[in-house]
Amino acid sequence: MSVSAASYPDLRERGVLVSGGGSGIGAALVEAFARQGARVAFFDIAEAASRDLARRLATEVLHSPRYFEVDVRDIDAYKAAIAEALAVTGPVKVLVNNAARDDRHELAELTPGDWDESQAVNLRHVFFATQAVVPAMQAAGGGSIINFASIAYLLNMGELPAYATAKAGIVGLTKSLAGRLGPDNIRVNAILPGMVLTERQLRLWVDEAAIASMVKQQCLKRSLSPQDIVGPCLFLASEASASITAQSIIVDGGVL
Ligand SMILES: NC(=O)c1ccc[n+]([C@@H]2O[C@H](COP(=O)([O-])OP(=O)(O)OC[C@H]3O[C@@H](n4cnc5c(N)ncnc54)[C@H](O)[C@@H]3O)[C@@H](O)[C@H]2O)c1
Repeated sequence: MSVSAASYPDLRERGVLVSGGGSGIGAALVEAFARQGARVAFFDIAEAASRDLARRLATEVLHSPRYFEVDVRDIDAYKAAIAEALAVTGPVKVLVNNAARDDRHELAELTPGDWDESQAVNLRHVFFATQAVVPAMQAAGGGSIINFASIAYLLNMGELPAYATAKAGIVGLTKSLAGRLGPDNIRVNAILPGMVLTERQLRLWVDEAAIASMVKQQCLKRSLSPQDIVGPCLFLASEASASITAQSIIVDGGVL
């Protein structure tokens, strides 16, 4: 099933930053914002996929998305890349904190190093990217920050203790930042996707039986694709949601 995304004229020419924009949901977001006429910069370690995406879109959109190769676990490097991106996109009013890695861990085998690594790839960068972007949003008169959490932390998924903790943390962080940044007209919301069939999910974790089991739990009897996340994210980025902040929006086809 194809999912159409609404058109938001206020996103045209808007500076938009997306972490993890090289593949999966992030790539769908980069493309969708670019097709709205936004000036998009995205950050990823997946160089080949990211360069392919930027190249493919270059001839099709008003402003070619700009790719910055950076590991979001390296906060200094990430902040430097954000500063560079701000210089090329102009005033930034949208930040999408999407990069993550949903590694599985056995309870008995998870080390302190694994734990810290999971928080670094799934949670820590969300705060520091926000810290780096807020002055630009203040100067621009406001903005919208969209943090990617997950329904995983609400589902008793025993194989994901570190990832689930990070994703629960994103919901708390979203509330805290929304309170702190509301007076600056900066909105902060979270999206909690359900099972979305990205290339990585299909390659590593999800088979026909898992898809059937999830669809059975959903109200909507079809699986979700990255396109299902695009509409809610564009809505939260645009002024159409001008009074919505501090919220966590579940996009899971009706599991929870
Ligand atoms: N797909 C799902 O079913 C699902 C479900 C719930 C939540 N989510 C969340 O949605 C978001 C997008 O998920 P997805 O399924 O598209 O993931 P994905 O793995 O398909 O894509 C994630 C992107 O982030 C990049 N990335 C990973 N580590 C990085 C790092 N250290 N530095 C820079 N970039 C890095 C990857 O290269 C990749 O391009 C994530 O926050 C994820 O936790 C996804």
